[in-house]
Amino acid sequence: MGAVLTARGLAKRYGEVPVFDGISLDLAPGEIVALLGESGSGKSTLLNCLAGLDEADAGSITLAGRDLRAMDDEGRSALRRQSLGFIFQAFHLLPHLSVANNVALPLRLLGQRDDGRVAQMLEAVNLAALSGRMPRQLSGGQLQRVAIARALVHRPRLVLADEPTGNLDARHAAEVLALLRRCTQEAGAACLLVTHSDVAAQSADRRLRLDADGLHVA
Ligand SMILES: Nc1ncnc2c1ncn2[C@@H]1O[C@H](COP(=O)(O)OP(=O)(O)OP(=O)(O)O)[C@@H](O)[C@H]1O
Repeated sequence: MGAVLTARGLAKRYGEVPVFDGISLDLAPGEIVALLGESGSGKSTLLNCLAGLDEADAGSITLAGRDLRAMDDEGRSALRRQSLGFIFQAFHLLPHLSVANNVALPLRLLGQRDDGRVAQMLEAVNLAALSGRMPRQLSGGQLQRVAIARALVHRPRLVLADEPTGNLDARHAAEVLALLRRCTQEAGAACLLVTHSDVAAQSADRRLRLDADGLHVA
C-alpha cells in the first residue's frame, strides 16, 4: 500500500514572515509520527495546511492518492470528511449537541448512522456514562476525549492530532495513546501527533522536529 500522506516542498508565510519552507513528509499506513518543535515553530500551521484547512503557499500534498491542492473546495471538503480525523487543540465540539451526537457527527456528515460504533468509541475513551451530557457540562480532559472519539469514529485514513494528551492525566493520556495506536492499526491509518509530552513522543514510531531550518529526524 502506498503512503497515506505525501507532502513535498511545503512553504507557508504570514505576510512577510515565513513560518516554514521546503517541508517534505511521508506517512505510511499504520504509523504514528510525533511532530515536535518549540512553541511558535509552526506545528499547528503545518497540520492545518496538511488538512487543507489553511492554504500552503507552495508545494504539494497527496492524501489517500488525491492531489489536495489541485482539488476545488467542494472536492477537498468531501475528501476531508471521508479520510481525515482532526483533533484540534481547542476541541471544537458543537455546544448544542450532546456528547454522543458530537461523536456521531462525522458519520452523519457521510450520510451514515452507526450507534454501535459511537457507543464503542465512547467506551474506548471512558465516557459511556456521559454520552447524554452537553459539552458545557464536561471538564477539559473529558472534552478532549470526546474530541478524540469524534476524530476516529469514521475510521479515517489520516489522523492529525494537535496535542491530544495536553489536558489529560497520565492514565487517560496512556489510554488515548493506546486508542490512537489501535485505530491506526485497524484502519491502516497514519497519525501525525503534535506533542510536547515525552511519553507521547516516545509512544510514536518515529519523531520529527520542526524548526527554522525545516523538518528533521529527532
Ligand atoms: N493567522 C496568523 N497570522 C499571522 N501569524 C500567525 C497566524 N497563525 C499563526 N501565526 C504565527 O505563525 C507561527 C507558528 O504558529 P503555530 O501556531 O503554527 O505554532 P506551534 O508550533 O503550533 O505553536 P504551539 O506549540 O505554541 O501551539 C507563530 O509565530 C505564530 O505567531
